[in-house]
Amino acid sequence: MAITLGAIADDFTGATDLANNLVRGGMRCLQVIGVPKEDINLNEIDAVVIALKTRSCTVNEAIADSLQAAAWLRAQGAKQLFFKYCSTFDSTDKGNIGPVADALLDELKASQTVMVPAFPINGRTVYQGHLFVGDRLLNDSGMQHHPLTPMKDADLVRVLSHQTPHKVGLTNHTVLALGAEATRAHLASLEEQSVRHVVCDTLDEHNLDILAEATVQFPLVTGGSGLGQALPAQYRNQGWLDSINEPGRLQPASGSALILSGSCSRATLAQVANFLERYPDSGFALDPLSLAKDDKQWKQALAFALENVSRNAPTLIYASAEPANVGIAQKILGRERAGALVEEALSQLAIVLVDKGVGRLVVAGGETSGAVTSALGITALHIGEQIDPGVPWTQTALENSKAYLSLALKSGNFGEVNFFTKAFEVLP
Ligand SMILES: Nc1ncnc2c1ncn2[C@@H]1O[C@H](COP(=O)(O)OP(=O)(O)OP(=O)(O)O)[C@@H](O)[C@H]1O
Ligand SMILES: O=C(O)[C@@H](O)C(=O)CO
Repeated sequence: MAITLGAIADDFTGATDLANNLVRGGMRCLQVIGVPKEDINLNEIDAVVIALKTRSCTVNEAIADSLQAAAWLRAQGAKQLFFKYCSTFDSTDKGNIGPVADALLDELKASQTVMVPAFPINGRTVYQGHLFVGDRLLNDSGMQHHPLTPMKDADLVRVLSHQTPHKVGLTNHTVLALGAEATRAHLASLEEQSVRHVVCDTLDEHNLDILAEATVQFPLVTGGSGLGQALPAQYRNQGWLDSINEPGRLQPASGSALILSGSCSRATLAQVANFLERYPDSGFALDPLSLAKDDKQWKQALAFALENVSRNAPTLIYASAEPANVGIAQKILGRERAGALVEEALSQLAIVLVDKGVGRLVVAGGETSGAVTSALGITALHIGEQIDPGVPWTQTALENSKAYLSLALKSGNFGEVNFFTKAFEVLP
């Protein structure tokens, strides 16, 4: 059976975020990790989200992986493609948002797409093309210190203009206030002026509904998961979906609980602090400088985690650190090596600990989640209970065993301050 929506997400937490909102919009959604190599059963599936790790890789790799994903999704009959990136527009002057959007437009022989990163329920809004996180401009929100994609400019038209040779325009809130028809007409007039990428203001969820209605016929839309929650109703209006589906039930969770955090975002730092305040003896800090020396610290972390989980105690292994400390590690090791050391250490811990019976795993950070999920060889995730907006529990069948792994992939800046304890409370 043909799917309605095919989505390409540039990181793994972003993929679960979008899949979660599509499910909440009433679609039956499967998340797959990378482009499937074998046939998968898409019976009773309306949307597939392919999770890639293309946010921080080279532009050429990001384009190649995204085009491969697009080809697969189109072969499954997807009526619309959705390029999902971060609600904080995480990217650099080189890309990868602009170049990937351009490549997808070329592939689809389409001349325009919209850029809708907003996710109002999580405080991401766009006003006059400027991205806000809560009441702060993006460049003053903590994102200016991001270890891999520091965001130092909130003006998305300007940011994107550095990433594409094509014209970038704006559809602002005054146009949206006139409704979907006027918005569609405005987009069409920009298209006549060869504006290929249109950054869209979004003040609230009503604006997302207008944008979804105005763009439902676009071959490609791009943005955050907010637009994903608004689109399913439009697919139903088009007759592409005939029912509203309830989120599916996951198998009961089992096995011990573990949190791995490689996110240095503000929200994660507060969540780590909150967890450690509650369970002062249950956290182990990794430091990239020690990891670079030898495997002593990694072995200590493993021993700590094994001992803790065997007592069923809550366990957090984290490299999350304040910007100043991240800066020191990056200065000495280089940004990429520091990140890779942490990702490798957490991934190797996940492999051993899942093998030893961890069945409920929270991973914080998009890159970190990508590394851990890939290392565990996970290929598909079913979406379950939402912990906080943008972060659901997911579940996968473990290979070579009858057990299921419950997995929550938390975007760096998502989740309430008590997320690491709340996560296990909402898990059935
Ligand atoms: N102490 C540290 N020093 C240097 N780099 C670190 C440190 N701790 C983590 N990192 C690296 O920082 C990067 C954090 O990116 P990641 O995407 O995992 O988190 P995030 O940006 O907060 O999440 P998201 O992308 O979901 O917003 C990872 O590559 C991680 O390995
Ligand atoms: O859109 C977001 O903010 C998240 O889904 C994400 O992509 C963070 O990595």
